[in-house]
Amino acid sequence: MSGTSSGLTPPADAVAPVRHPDAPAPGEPLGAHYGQCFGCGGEQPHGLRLEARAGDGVSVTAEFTVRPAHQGAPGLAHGGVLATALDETLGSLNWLLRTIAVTGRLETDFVRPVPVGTVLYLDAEVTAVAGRKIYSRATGRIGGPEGPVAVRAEALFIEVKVDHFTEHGRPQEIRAAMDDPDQLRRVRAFEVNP
Ligand SMILES: CCCCCCCCCC(=O)SCCNC(=O)CCNC(=O)[C@H](O)C(C)(C)COP(=O)(O)OP(=O)(O)OC[C@H]1O[C@@H](n2cnc3c(N)ncnc32)[C@H](O)[C@@H]1OP(=O)(O)O
Repeated sequence: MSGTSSGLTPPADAVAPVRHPDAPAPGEPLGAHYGQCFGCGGEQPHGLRLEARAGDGVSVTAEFTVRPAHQGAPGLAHGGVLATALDETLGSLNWLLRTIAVTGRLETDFVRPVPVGTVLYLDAEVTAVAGRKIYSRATGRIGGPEGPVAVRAEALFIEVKVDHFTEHGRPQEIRAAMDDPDQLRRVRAFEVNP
């Protein structure tokens, strides 16, 4: 059983998403937006290290290998970890819009258990945009892009200015990330809406 709450239904004046002309080409890896990110960063020993690639339109694909550190029940992935994988995949869509946005709402269906050792194949797309509100959905499949569906999500991301991170996070790390040549493609997002 699955349903969508009203906060996830685009309003009547919502429009189709527009892929930014400078978005990475389909198939291009997006890389980590921040090395310490629990979802995609390479500097987090127990993080998901999710690897996302640009797709067509405003869509992405991503892969994540479930490791023992990600267990809830013995031998099975924790639901919150799976929600994180969905959230991270959905968050990477914003790079194709060149918009800085954070998750406002994330609604997840857990369809089947995901064993440790599974490679979870995720795909996500933006479905509509209404002002600062970005509507999207994602699916995670077991073992391959055509594998059985394990998780699904719908989300609402809200566009923010870079001040969101400097006011609420650690401004010195934002500045350090912006100076890191390895982060250059990612932090260009901060230039969109300073
Ligand atoms: C470089 C960037 C890196 C991004 C990485 C992504 C990785 C993964 C993504 C994440 O995990 S992000 C971290 C988790 N999310 C957060 O920490 C966000 C915490 N929440 C907030 O900071 C604020 O609530 C938020 C910025 C989302 C909204 O506050 P605002 O004051 O800017 O907006 P406002 O409350 O006025 O809401 C704007 C619109 O969105 C709607 N809205 C906001 N939150 C909502 C919600 N939760 N459900 C439904 N609608 C919501 C709200 O009703 C309103 O609709 P209308 O324009 O039609 O009036």
